[in-house]
Amino acid sequence: MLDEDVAQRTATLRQLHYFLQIMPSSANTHTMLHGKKMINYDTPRRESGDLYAFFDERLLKKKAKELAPCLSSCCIFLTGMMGCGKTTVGKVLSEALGYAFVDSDTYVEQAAGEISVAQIFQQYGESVFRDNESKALQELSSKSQQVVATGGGAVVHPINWEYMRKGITVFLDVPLDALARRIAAVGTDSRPLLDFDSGDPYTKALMRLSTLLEKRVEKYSRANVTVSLSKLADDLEEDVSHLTPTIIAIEVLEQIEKYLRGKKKPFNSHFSSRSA
Ligand SMILES: Nc1ncnc2c1ncn2[C@@H]1O[C@H](COP(=O)(O)OP(=O)(O)O)[C@@H](O)[C@H]1O
Ligand SMILES: O=C(O)C1=C[C@@H](OP(=O)(O)O)[C@@H](O)[C@H](O)C1
Repeated sequence: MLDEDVAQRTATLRQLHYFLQIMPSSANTHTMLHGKKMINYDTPRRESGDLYAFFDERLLKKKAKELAPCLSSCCIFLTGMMGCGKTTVGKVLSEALGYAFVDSDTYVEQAAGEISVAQIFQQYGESVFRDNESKALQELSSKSQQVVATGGGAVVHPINWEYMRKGITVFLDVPLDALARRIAAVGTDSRPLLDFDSGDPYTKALMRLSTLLEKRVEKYSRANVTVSLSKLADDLEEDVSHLTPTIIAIEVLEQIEKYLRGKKKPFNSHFSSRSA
Protein backbone atom coordinates (compact mmCIF):
# COMPACT_ATOMS: atom_id res chain seq x y z
CA MET A 1 0.00 0.00 0.00
CA LEU A 2 1.29 3.48 -0.85
CA ASP A 3 2.38 5.77 2.00
CA GLU A 4 -0.31 8.34 1.19
CA ASP A 5 -2.97 5.63 1.29
CA VAL A 6 -1.79 4.52 4.71
CA ALA A 7 -1.76 8.12 5.93
CA GLN A 8 -5.17 8.75 4.47
CA ARG A 9 -6.70 5.62 5.97
CA THR A 10 -5.10 6.38 9.30
CA ALA A 11 -6.64 9.85 9.24
CA THR A 12 -10.00 8.42 8.26
CA LEU A 13 -9.69 5.83 11.01
CA ARG A 14 -9.09 8.60 13.53
CA GLN A 15 -12.26 10.32 12.38
CA LEU A 16 -14.06 6.99 12.58
CA HIS A 17 -12.80 6.52 16.13
CA TYR A 18 -14.17 9.93 17.06
CA PHE A 19 -17.47 9.22 15.34
CA LEU A 20 -17.88 5.88 17.04
CA GLN A 21 -17.26 7.44 20.42
CA ILE A 22 -20.37 9.51 20.02
CA MET A 23 -22.47 6.60 18.77
CA PRO A 24 -24.46 4.28 21.01
CA SER A 25 -22.83 0.88 21.33
CA SER A 26 -24.26 -2.63 21.26
CA ALA A 27 -23.31 -6.11 20.10
CA ASN A 28 -21.74 -5.90 16.65
CA THR A 29 -17.95 -6.09 16.52
CA HIS A 30 -17.45 -6.26 12.77
CA THR A 31 -16.31 -3.06 11.10
CA MET A 32 -15.78 -2.18 7.48
CA LEU A 33 -13.93 0.73 6.03
CA HIS A 34 -13.43 0.43 2.31
CA GLY A 35 -14.74 -3.06 3.03
CA LYS A 36 -11.86 -3.79 5.43
CA LYS A 37 -12.13 -5.32 8.88
CA MET A 38 -10.02 -2.87 10.77
CA ILE A 39 -11.02 -2.48 14.40
CA ASN A 40 -13.39 -4.05 16.86
CA TYR A 41 -15.84 -1.52 18.16
CA ASP A 42 -19.15 -2.37 19.70
CA THR A 43 -21.43 -0.71 17.20
CA PRO A 44 -24.89 -1.59 15.96
CA ARG A 45 -24.71 -3.24 12.52
CA ARG A 46 -27.26 -1.03 10.79
CA GLU A 47 -25.65 2.18 11.95
CA SER A 48 -22.18 0.85 11.29
CA GLY A 49 -23.25 -0.01 7.72
CA ASP A 50 -24.40 3.56 7.20
CA LEU A 51 -21.26 4.86 8.82
CA TYR A 52 -18.93 2.86 6.58
CA ALA A 53 -20.87 3.87 3.51
CA PHE A 54 -20.38 7.47 4.64
CA PHE A 55 -16.63 7.00 5.01
CA ASP A 56 -16.34 5.09 1.73
CA GLU A 57 -18.08 7.98 -0.03
CA ARG A 58 -15.69 10.46 1.54
CA LEU A 59 -12.71 8.36 0.54
CA LEU A 60 -14.04 8.13 -3.02
CA LYS A 61 -14.46 11.90 -3.25
CA LYS A 62 -10.95 12.47 -1.91
CA LYS A 63 -9.39 9.98 -4.32
CA ALA A 64 -11.34 11.46 -7.23
CA LYS A 65 -10.22 14.97 -6.35
CA GLU A 66 -6.58 13.88 -6.21
CA LEU A 67 -6.71 11.90 -9.44
CA ALA A 68 -8.83 14.24 -11.59
CA PRO A 69 -5.94 16.57 -12.61
CA CYS A 70 -3.82 13.56 -13.70
CA LEU A 71 -6.56 12.43 -16.08
CA SER A 72 -6.15 15.50 -18.28
CA SER A 73 -9.93 15.44 -18.91
CA CYS A 74 -9.74 12.15 -20.82
CA CYS A 75 -12.68 9.75 -20.86
CA ILE A 76 -12.84 6.53 -18.89
CA PHE A 77 -14.28 3.58 -20.79
CA LEU A 78 -15.65 0.83 -18.58
CA THR A 79 -15.66 -2.59 -20.20
CA GLY A 80 -16.71 -6.01 -18.97
CA MET A 81 -19.39 -8.64 -19.25
CA MET A 82 -23.09 -7.90 -19.07
CA GLY A 83 -24.06 -7.23 -15.49
CA CYS A 84 -20.52 -6.49 -14.25
CA GLY A 85 -21.63 -3.06 -13.05
CA LYS A 86 -20.39 -0.74 -15.79
CA THR A 87 -23.53 1.39 -15.52
CA THR A 88 -23.87 1.25 -11.74
CA VAL A 89 -20.20 1.87 -10.94
CA GLY A 90 -19.87 4.28 -13.86
CA LYS A 91 -22.51 6.60 -12.42
CA VAL A 92 -20.83 6.66 -9.01
CA LEU A 93 -17.43 7.25 -10.58
CA SER A 94 -18.62 10.04 -12.88
CA GLU A 95 -20.27 11.86 -10.03
CA ALA A 96 -17.13 11.66 -7.89
CA LEU A 97 -14.94 12.93 -10.73
CA GLY A 98 -17.38 15.62 -11.83
CA TYR A 99 -17.56 13.89 -15.22
CA ALA A 100 -20.63 13.24 -17.35
CA PHE A 101 -21.92 9.68 -17.45
CA VAL A 102 -22.88 8.05 -20.75
CA ASP A 103 -24.22 4.56 -21.28
CA SER A 104 -23.30 3.57 -24.83
CA ASP A 105 -26.38 1.31 -25.15
CA THR A 106 -28.60 4.28 -24.28
CA TYR A 107 -26.65 6.44 -26.74
CA VAL A 108 -27.27 3.84 -29.47
CA GLU A 109 -30.96 3.64 -28.54
CA GLN A 110 -31.36 7.41 -28.75
CA ALA A 111 -29.46 7.64 -32.04
CA ALA A 112 -31.71 4.90 -33.49
CA GLY A 113 -34.82 6.90 -32.57
CA GLU A 114 -35.62 5.58 -29.12
CA ILE A 115 -35.62 1.91 -30.14
CA SER A 116 -34.36 -0.43 -27.44
CA VAL A 117 -31.25 -2.56 -27.89
CA ALA A 118 -33.48 -5.63 -27.72
CA GLN A 119 -35.64 -4.25 -30.55
CA ILE A 120 -32.58 -3.40 -32.67
CA PHE A 121 -31.36 -6.99 -32.26
CA GLN A 122 -34.78 -8.36 -33.10
CA GLN A 123 -35.59 -6.14 -36.08
CA TYR A 124 -32.18 -5.61 -37.68
CA GLY A 125 -29.87 -8.24 -36.20
CA GLU A 126 -26.73 -8.08 -34.09
CA SER A 127 -24.44 -6.82 -36.86
CA VAL A 128 -26.50 -3.63 -37.28
CA PHE A 129 -26.35 -3.11 -33.52
CA ARG A 130 -22.55 -3.59 -33.60
CA ASP A 131 -22.19 -1.00 -36.39
CA ASN A 132 -24.28 1.46 -34.40
CA GLU A 133 -22.27 0.69 -31.28
CA SER A 134 -19.00 1.44 -33.12
CA LYS A 135 -20.43 4.71 -34.41
CA ALA A 136 -21.49 5.62 -30.88
CA LEU A 137 -18.02 4.88 -29.50
CA GLN A 138 -16.40 6.89 -32.26
CA GLU A 139 -18.56 9.90 -31.41
CA LEU A 140 -18.12 9.48 -27.67
CA SER A 141 -14.35 9.13 -27.95
CA SER A 142 -14.09 12.62 -29.40
CA LYS A 143 -15.54 14.10 -26.21
CA SER A 144 -13.88 14.79 -22.89
CA GLN A 145 -14.63 14.32 -19.19
CA GLN A 146 -16.98 11.39 -19.56
CA VAL A 147 -17.27 8.02 -17.93
CA VAL A 148 -18.61 5.71 -20.63
CA ALA A 149 -20.28 2.42 -19.77
CA THR A 150 -19.70 0.42 -22.95
CA GLY A 151 -21.79 -2.57 -23.98
CA GLY A 152 -20.31 -5.92 -22.94
CA GLY A 153 -19.49 -6.83 -26.55
CA ALA A 154 -17.82 -3.55 -27.50
CA VAL A 155 -14.38 -5.09 -26.99
CA VAL A 156 -14.88 -7.58 -29.82
CA HIS A 157 -14.41 -5.21 -32.78
CA PRO A 158 -10.80 -3.98 -33.11
CA ILE A 159 -11.93 -0.58 -34.41
CA ASN A 160 -13.63 0.10 -31.07
CA TRP A 161 -10.27 -0.16 -29.33
CA GLU A 162 -8.96 2.63 -31.53
CA TYR A 163 -11.75 4.83 -30.23
CA MET A 164 -11.53 3.72 -26.60
CA ARG A 165 -7.74 4.11 -26.57
CA LYS A 166 -8.27 7.87 -26.71
CA GLY A 167 -9.17 7.52 -23.06
CA ILE A 168 -8.41 5.03 -20.31
CA THR A 169 -9.96 1.58 -20.60
CA VAL A 170 -11.00 -0.32 -17.49
CA PHE A 171 -12.07 -3.96 -17.32
CA LEU A 172 -14.46 -4.73 -14.46
CA ASP A 173 -13.72 -8.40 -13.89
CA VAL A 174 -16.60 -9.95 -11.95
CA PRO A 175 -16.91 -13.70 -11.27
CA LEU A 176 -19.44 -15.47 -13.51
CA ASP A 177 -21.45 -16.66 -10.56
CA ALA A 178 -22.02 -13.09 -9.33
CA LEU A 179 -22.88 -11.92 -12.87
CA ALA A 180 -25.44 -14.69 -13.30
CA ARG A 181 -27.02 -13.92 -9.94
CA ARG A 182 -27.36 -10.23 -10.79
CA ILE A 183 -28.77 -10.93 -14.26
CA ALA A 184 -31.20 -13.52 -12.91
CA ALA A 185 -32.42 -10.95 -10.37
CA VAL A 186 -33.23 -8.29 -12.99
CA GLY A 187 -34.24 -10.60 -15.86
CA THR A 188 -32.92 -10.85 -19.40
CA ASP A 189 -35.48 -8.73 -21.31
CA SER A 190 -33.02 -5.92 -22.02
CA ARG A 191 -30.10 -8.25 -22.82
CA PRO A 192 -31.01 -10.12 -26.03
CA LEU A 193 -27.87 -12.28 -26.01
CA LEU A 194 -29.08 -13.84 -22.75
CA ASP A 195 -32.79 -13.78 -23.48
CA PHE A 196 -33.46 -17.21 -24.95
CA ASP A 197 -35.08 -20.54 -24.15
CA SER A 198 -37.05 -21.28 -21.07
CA GLY A 199 -35.61 -22.54 -17.82
CA ASP A 200 -34.06 -21.38 -14.61
CA PRO A 201 -32.78 -17.78 -15.19
CA TYR A 202 -29.61 -18.21 -13.10
CA THR A 203 -28.47 -21.38 -14.90
CA LYS A 204 -29.34 -19.97 -18.32
CA ALA A 205 -27.41 -16.77 -17.65
CA LEU A 206 -24.45 -18.66 -16.18
CA MET A 207 -24.11 -20.97 -19.19
CA ARG A 208 -24.46 -18.25 -21.79
CA LEU A 209 -22.16 -15.83 -19.98
CA SER A 210 -19.56 -18.56 -19.60
CA THR A 211 -19.50 -19.23 -23.37
CA LEU A 212 -19.30 -15.51 -24.15
CA LEU A 213 -16.56 -14.89 -21.60
CA GLU A 214 -14.42 -17.66 -23.04
CA LYS A 215 -14.49 -15.87 -26.40
CA ARG A 216 -13.96 -12.42 -24.93
CA VAL A 217 -11.59 -12.80 -22.02
CA GLU A 218 -8.49 -12.11 -24.10
CA LYS A 219 -10.09 -8.92 -25.46
CA TYR A 220 -11.01 -7.64 -22.01
CA SER A 221 -7.44 -8.23 -20.87
CA ARG A 222 -6.32 -5.53 -23.33
CA ALA A 223 -7.77 -2.83 -21.11
CA ASN A 224 -5.29 -0.43 -19.51
CA VAL A 225 -6.61 -1.35 -16.08
CA THR A 226 -8.26 -4.47 -14.67
CA VAL A 227 -10.33 -4.33 -11.51
CA SER A 228 -10.81 -7.87 -10.29
CA LEU A 229 -13.65 -8.16 -7.81
CA SER A 230 -12.40 -11.59 -6.66
CA LYS A 231 -9.04 -10.10 -5.80
CA LEU A 232 -10.59 -7.05 -4.15
CA ALA A 233 -12.88 -9.25 -2.08
CA ASP A 234 -9.92 -11.42 -1.01
CA ASP A 235 -7.86 -8.37 -0.06
CA LEU A 236 -10.73 -6.98 1.98
CA GLU A 237 -11.70 -10.37 3.43
CA GLU A 238 -15.21 -9.87 2.15
CA ASP A 239 -17.63 -11.64 -0.11
CA VAL A 240 -17.90 -10.29 -3.68
CA SER A 241 -21.61 -9.67 -3.09
CA HIS A 242 -20.72 -7.19 -0.31
CA LEU A 243 -18.58 -4.96 -2.53
CA THR A 244 -20.60 -1.81 -3.02
CA PRO A 245 -20.40 0.33 -6.17
CA THR A 246 -18.57 2.97 -4.08
CA ILE A 247 -15.90 0.50 -2.94
CA ILE A 248 -15.48 -0.69 -6.52
CA ALA A 249 -15.25 2.90 -7.77
CA ILE A 250 -12.48 3.58 -5.22
CA GLU A 251 -10.62 0.53 -6.53
CA VAL A 252 -11.06 1.73 -10.12
CA LEU A 253 -9.43 5.03 -9.18
CA GLU A 254 -6.63 3.30 -7.31
CA GLN A 255 -5.88 1.06 -10.28
CA ILE A 256 -5.99 4.00 -12.70
CA GLU A 257 -3.60 5.88 -10.43
CA LYS A 258 -1.21 2.89 -10.47
CA TYR A 259 -1.49 2.67 -14.24
CA LEU A 260 -0.71 6.37 -14.70
CA ARG A 261 2.25 6.17 -12.33
CA GLY A 262 3.64 3.21 -14.27
CA LYS A 263 3.50 5.04 -17.57
CA LYS A 264 6.82 6.40 -18.76
CA LYS A 265 5.19 9.57 -20.06
CA PRO A 266 2.33 11.41 -18.36
CA PHE A 267 -1.10 10.75 -19.85
CA ASN A 268 -1.09 12.75 -23.03
CA SER A 269 -4.68 13.59 -23.65
CA HIS A 270 -5.61 15.79 -26.55
CA PHE A 271 -8.30 17.14 -24.24
CA SER A 272 -5.94 18.62 -21.67
CA SER A 273 -6.44 22.13 -22.91
CA ARG A 274 -10.13 21.79 -23.77
CA SER A 275 -13.27 21.64 -21.73
CA ALA A 276 -16.10 19.10 -22.04
N1 LIG B 1 -21.57 -3.86 -6.73
C1 LIG B 1 -22.78 -4.36 -6.96
N2 LIG B 1 -23.36 -5.12 -6.01
C2 LIG B 1 -24.58 -5.66 -6.24
N3 LIG B 1 -25.31 -5.50 -7.37
C3 LIG B 1 -24.77 -4.76 -8.34
C4 LIG B 1 -23.48 -4.16 -8.20
N4 LIG B 1 -23.21 -3.50 -9.33
C5 LIG B 1 -24.26 -3.67 -10.15
N5 LIG B 1 -25.21 -4.42 -9.55
C6 LIG B 1 -26.52 -4.81 -10.09
O1 LIG B 1 -26.28 -5.69 -11.20
C7 LIG B 1 -27.16 -5.39 -12.26
C8 LIG B 1 -26.34 -5.08 -13.52
O2 LIG B 1 -25.59 -3.91 -13.27
P1 LIG B 1 -25.25 -2.88 -14.44
O3 LIG B 1 -24.57 -1.73 -13.82
O4 LIG B 1 -26.48 -2.59 -15.24
O5 LIG B 1 -24.25 -3.74 -15.32
P2 LIG B 1 -23.69 -3.48 -16.79
O6 LIG B 1 -23.92 -2.03 -17.11
O7 LIG B 1 -22.25 -3.83 -16.71
O8 LIG B 1 -24.45 -4.41 -17.68
C9 LIG B 1 -28.03 -4.23 -11.80
O9 LIG B 1 -29.25 -4.74 -11.34
C10 LIG B 1 -27.26 -3.61 -10.66
O10 LIG B 1 -28.10 -3.04 -9.70
O1 LIG C 1 -22.33 -8.35 -24.13
C1 LIG C 1 -22.96 -7.99 -25.14
O2 LIG C 1 -22.69 -8.39 -26.29
C2 LIG C 1 -24.05 -7.00 -24.98
C3 LIG C 1 -24.15 -6.28 -23.82
C4 LIG C 1 -25.21 -5.32 -23.56
O3 LIG C 1 -24.74 -4.26 -22.73
P1 LIG C 1 -24.44 -4.43 -21.13
O4 LIG C 1 -23.08 -5.03 -21.01
O5 LIG C 1 -24.51 -3.03 -20.61
O6 LIG C 1 -25.51 -5.32 -20.58
C5 LIG C 1 -25.74 -4.73 -24.87
O7 LIG C 1 -24.76 -3.92 -25.47
C6 LIG C 1 -26.13 -5.82 -25.81
O8 LIG C 1 -27.22 -6.50 -25.25
C7 LIG C 1 -24.99 -6.80 -26.12
